[in-house]
Amino acid sequence: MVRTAVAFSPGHISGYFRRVEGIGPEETGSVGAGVVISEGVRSTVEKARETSVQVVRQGHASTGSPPVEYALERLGVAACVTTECRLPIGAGFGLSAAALLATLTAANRLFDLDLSADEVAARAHEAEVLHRTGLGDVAASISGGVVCRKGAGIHADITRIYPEEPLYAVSLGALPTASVLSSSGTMARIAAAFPDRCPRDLADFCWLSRGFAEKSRLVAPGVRRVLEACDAERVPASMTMLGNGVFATGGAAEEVLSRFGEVYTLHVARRGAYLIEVKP
Ligand SMILES: Nc1ncnc2c1ncn2[C@@H]1O[C@H](COP(=O)(O)OP(=O)(O)OP(=O)(O)O)[C@@H](O)[C@H]1O
Ligand SMILES: CC(C)(CO)[C@@H](O)C(=O)[O-]
Repeated sequence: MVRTAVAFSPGHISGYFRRVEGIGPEETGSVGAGVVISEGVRSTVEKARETSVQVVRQGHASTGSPPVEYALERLGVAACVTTECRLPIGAGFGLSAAALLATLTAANRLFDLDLSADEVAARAHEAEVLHRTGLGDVAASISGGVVCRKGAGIHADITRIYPEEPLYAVSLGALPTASVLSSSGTMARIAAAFPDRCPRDLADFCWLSRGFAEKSRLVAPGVRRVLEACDAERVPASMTMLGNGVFATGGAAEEVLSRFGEVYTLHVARRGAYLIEVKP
């Protein structure tokens, strides 16, 4: 039987952020706040002659993941990787970071690399920043909670709170992260819109995020319609960064979001990426 290692990483919904430009990838990233969510990416890794990545979602598979392939090459290993997720890709659920953390956590054990959890995270963060697929998602997803990142990178000062109530989300489609992160005009508006305070609870997180989404003018017409429906029912809500989607909390949130598509009920994750098993 072929030896495989399986690991999971939670995803992350970013509510507001500001890019921080460092000298190298280690100090580059973002400050801001988000929620590490119970849904994420499960990655199965097997030794191979050449690296290949299969990305499976809802029974459909696609091939290739530039950040994951890059990170494995930097580790000096070749593997056959299968990632599985339930949430849509490119929709602001931090799945590129989750795919990196889950794959590297599994590869670390499979190839007996003896990297610490910090070293695994550092390599995931480097791949994410270099590919412009995210800035603060890896730092968030190394542990759980509603996260407030006060510095860039995985060693930054990060505070976490653990509310019990669920967060609901709906996706209207993808918004490739790199396209937004590469626009200097958008990044300047984002910097000016940044709310300089951490959230107190989930409703406060939605409220701070909404102010940021409006001021940064990132809200697209489809997202605007969902937010207006939430406003009409006094449901705290904002836009998933960076995706064409909305997250919301509170009693009526699930019903309002269900008018616009499949609603994902998400819980605040209690922990970050972890190894599930090594077989045989
Ligand atoms: N589940 C996954 N498995 C493997 N690679 C992934 C996965 N999700 C994303 N990626 C890689 O990251 C690239 C960019 O993803 P992108 O950053 O747009 O998506 P995301 O991380 O799901 O969303 P966001 O960063 O907006 O939250 C994809 O083209 C793919 O190469
Ligand atoms: C840039 C970003 C919004 C993309 O998901 C996220 O990585 C963040 O908050 O830094």
